[in-house]
Amino acid sequence: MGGILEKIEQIQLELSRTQKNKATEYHIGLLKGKLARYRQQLLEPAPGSNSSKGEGFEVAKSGDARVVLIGFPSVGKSSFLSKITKTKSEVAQYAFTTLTSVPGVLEYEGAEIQIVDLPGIIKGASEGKGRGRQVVSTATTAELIMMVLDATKGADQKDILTKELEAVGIRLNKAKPNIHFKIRKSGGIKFNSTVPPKYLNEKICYALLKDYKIHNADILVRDENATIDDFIDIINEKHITYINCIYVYNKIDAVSLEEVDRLAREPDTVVMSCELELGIQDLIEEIWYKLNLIRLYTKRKGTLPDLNLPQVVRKDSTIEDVCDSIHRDFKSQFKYALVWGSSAKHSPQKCGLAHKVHDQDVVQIVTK
Ligand SMILES: Nc1nc2c(ncn2[C@@H]2O[C@H](COP(=O)(O)OP(=O)(O)OP(=O)(O)O)[C@@H](O)[C@H]2O)c(=O)[nH]1
Ligand SMILES: [K+]
Ligand SMILES: [Mg+2]
Repeated sequence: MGGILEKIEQIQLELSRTQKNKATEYHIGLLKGKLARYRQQLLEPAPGSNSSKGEGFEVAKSGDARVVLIGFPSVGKSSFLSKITKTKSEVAQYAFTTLTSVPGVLEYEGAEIQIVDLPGIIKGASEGKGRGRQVVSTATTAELIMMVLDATKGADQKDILTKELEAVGIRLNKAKPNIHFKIRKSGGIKFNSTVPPKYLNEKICYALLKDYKIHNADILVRDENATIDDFIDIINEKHITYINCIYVYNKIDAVSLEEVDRLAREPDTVVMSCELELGIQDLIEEIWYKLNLIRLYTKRKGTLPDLNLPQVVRKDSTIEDVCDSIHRDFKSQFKYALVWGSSAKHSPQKCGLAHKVHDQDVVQIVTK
């Protein structure tokens, strides 16, 4: 492992020394490609060991979605978990109070959201300092990351944590790049684009793929703003996870109002004080919103739906998805669905499997 860490360090040094301009773009792109390849090796379990990612921090997933708390030591992660769930995670003034993952359940209007408190991480965590890498890797299992920041501390916290997450393949608040890429057995590299990309070209893609020992592939760039980094992510697709993130500044009780106002204006950001119980309800609403989930109320013929027991599905789900979430072969018995609510043209509307449901719709599924 030492060898890889050295190589990573060398590349990072070279990257930091190389001025960014049109002339060095190609060279920088290749260095980044190499870096991605080494980092991936670092995350793979050592040969012979049967350890997997995040070992020691695995907790069974439960409920409708998982949110993980990532942050430096003593920013208030455990304070937050203890405040919003019935689980008590130890809170103390000293760093590294929490030494393992602690799951709790947040109930939100009938939905159950698992919140996982984790040990604090520090700069370099992703490169295997202590158990830091395992902690950071645990974040890949989340539907939403809550990055907990300390309002009294410097502006570089967010950047350092983002880099640690990026190093394990996590991309925050970003959609998968719109680049079609398929490895072939023969035919060479075919590079095409719908609109000429501004930051990518045939030459750099060839060179990157050569370094990955890929000689036959189709590339179709569908986004003119796609970058070299985006293309590297697409080559490494299996190791990249796109996850939504909420940035949360805690301890706003300890800074000026002007500062609170400034922090609250940063994108995707919520401010709070666990100590004074400020902003917590807003944050819970934001967590729900960012999870992109909706609640449906299912009912049987002649009965009223149980409004305390919603069925939680992803936004943009169809009746087919709803059937699948009830039972694996439920679809085979499906005749039609009756839907009441904002997705229905009239109440109830008789719908097929392709109908898209909305939040708070009532659904009755009629079987054969
Ligand atoms: N002023 C202030 N202090 C807070 C707030 N929330 C938590 N703290 C204090 O910050 C300290 C650390 O809180 P923890 O909840 O243990 O922090 P943590 O992020 O879980 O820490 P580790 O597990 O060590 O990584 C404790 O002394 C808390 O009382 C807050 O909103 N304002
Ligand atoms: K602490
Ligand atoms: Mg803690």
